[in-house]
Amino acid sequence: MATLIPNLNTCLSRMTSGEKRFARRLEALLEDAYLCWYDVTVGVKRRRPDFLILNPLRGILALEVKDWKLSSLLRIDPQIVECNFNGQYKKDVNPLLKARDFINVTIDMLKKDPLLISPAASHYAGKLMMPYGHGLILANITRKDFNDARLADVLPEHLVICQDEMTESADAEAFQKRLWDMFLQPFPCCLTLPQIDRIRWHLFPDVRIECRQESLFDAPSAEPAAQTMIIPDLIRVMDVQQEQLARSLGEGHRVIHGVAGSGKTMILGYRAQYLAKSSNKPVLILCFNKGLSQKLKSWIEEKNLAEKVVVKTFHSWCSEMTRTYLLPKSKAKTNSSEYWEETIQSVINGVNRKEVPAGQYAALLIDEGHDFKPEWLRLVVQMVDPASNALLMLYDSAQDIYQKSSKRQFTFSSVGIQARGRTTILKLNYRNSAEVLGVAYEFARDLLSAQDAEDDGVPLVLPQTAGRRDIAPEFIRLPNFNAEIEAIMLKFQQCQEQGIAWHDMAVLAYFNHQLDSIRDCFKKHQIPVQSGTLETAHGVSVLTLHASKGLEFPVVAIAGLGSLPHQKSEESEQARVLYVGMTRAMNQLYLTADRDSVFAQKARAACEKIAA
Ligand SMILES: Nc1ncnc2c1ncn2[C@@H]1O[C@H](COP(=O)(O)OP(=O)(O)OP(=O)(O)O)[C@@H](O)[C@H]1O
Repeated sequence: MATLIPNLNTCLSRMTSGEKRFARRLEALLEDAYLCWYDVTVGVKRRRPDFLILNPLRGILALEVKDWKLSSLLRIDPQIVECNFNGQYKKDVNPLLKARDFINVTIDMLKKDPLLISPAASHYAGKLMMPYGHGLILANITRKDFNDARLADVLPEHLVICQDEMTESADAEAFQKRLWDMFLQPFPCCLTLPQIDRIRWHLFPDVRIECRQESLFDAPSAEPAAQTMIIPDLIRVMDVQQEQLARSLGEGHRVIHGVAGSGKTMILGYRAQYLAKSSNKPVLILCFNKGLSQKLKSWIEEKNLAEKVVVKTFHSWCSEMTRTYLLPKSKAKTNSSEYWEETIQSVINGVNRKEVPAGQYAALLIDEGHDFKPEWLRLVVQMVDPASNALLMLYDSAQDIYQKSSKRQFTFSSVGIQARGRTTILKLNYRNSAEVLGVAYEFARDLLSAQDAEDDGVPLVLPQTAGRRDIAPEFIRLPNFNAEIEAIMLKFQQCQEQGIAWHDMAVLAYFNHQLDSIRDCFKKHQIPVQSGTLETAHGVSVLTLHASKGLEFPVVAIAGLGSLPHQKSEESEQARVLYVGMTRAMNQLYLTADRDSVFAQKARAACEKIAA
């Protein structure tokens, strides 16, 4: 079955009946290797063909679909069509001409990429690596009527698929042959996956991924000026599953269960951008962690979306609700747990008494949803405008480091999230090198046993590496904590000499007091350190493991493993926190300890196993 992007259910409402029928045939009659896009914007000029079909062994086709009936056609020539459609006179460009123009412009764009041109030694030297073509689907005109009306005089018959050639009982081979006949100059091709990604990178600026978190989700600008941009050798695009998901989010509630580094936040960014353009009311992004909220906020500002998209931590949102709607304030010490419990309860009461209006936001996007208590979710779900009912929840139960016990038996429907049949699982980890992910997984192996769940429940998904290789993480045992910091500084200085910027490095530790020693020591050695949690400045980030959630850095060191696990909280919870910390490292990970604690031993064993 071909992959249709967006998926059929999410685009049915905007399709004509002919497009629906044709899309169903594509899905049913083409094999898995076919990728078929419906009505997506292509290239920097943002054109929108009805369908675009890519097959690694055949090439690329642009198709227009028309629901004309023969009786509605008034005049047609190679340039112009005049018809009566639904009782209205319409004059338009001949759709075949439109499809041809589109494919020519698209092919010119692809040909600018030397990596998509057949090599000099090849029989097809200098040509684009794949054939291309264009065609027209006449969903309501049979081949007989087409011939009788002599439409072939203006619409070459091999470029047209007629109504009776796309019925439910159509023969798959005959249907495919009709498509293949549309290619201008067919020749054998065999596109590799990286080549397909490259083609998608050119076709769809919306699914490009830039490096590092300053530009976290990003499609670079799709302005016409970008036409002159330099084409990089190494490109990054969403994978097909991510792209299909991002384009298919549609209306209603949606849950994405994704392993660490699988692109959940990136998809949230894509979605926020889309919603900001299409909604009148503001869009609300909520998360738990301050660092993540700052990272998302600065990205939203960079994209000039701040007027439409509000980013808050759950707690700061509650504070804002209390202030705005003059709700009773907690008298407990500010920021104490009692203070927050009372503040949150005050907002819940305010909503129940209708002092805080429900449905304030066109859409609600929750990042790291596993950090939310059920009652928080129950509260915020009410803030979505029922007219759009757009809610997106991103979840990874392996990273659930808070309130675990209170969430046993958790189901989404119990908090008002209607996610049945609307959940997706992302298993591929893109952030970490295979070595970093290997160590993180080995370390937390006991906690991470895959668990299925009903559609409405919470599965535990095991991460799979996307395959990028880098140096193996290193475990370093030292006599005391100061020596650990010295060793980390030395590693970081070496990284900096190799060209890695200070702000691409982070030191993480479990306890706040450990951070103070680290900062002091770094400053004493003139290594710049960031004061806040986000890389607005240019120094090394020094963060607690908890605060690192949702962030990422090319180089990460985790200090103080010798003092873990400690007595004050559950060992499994601390192991999860460490798993979260390790999965922040994109390329290099250093783990240090001054004692052979349980975690130090586990970390050493994990590093040795992966290095072997
Ligand atoms: N298809 C892809 N190809 C290359 N890089 C990707 C792809 N998808 C995501 N990434 C990169 O992987 C990294 C992790 O993405 P992101 O932060 O969205 O993951 P996440 O699922 O939110 O992670 P976490 O839950 O651990 O915070 C980012 O640097 C992102 O650019």
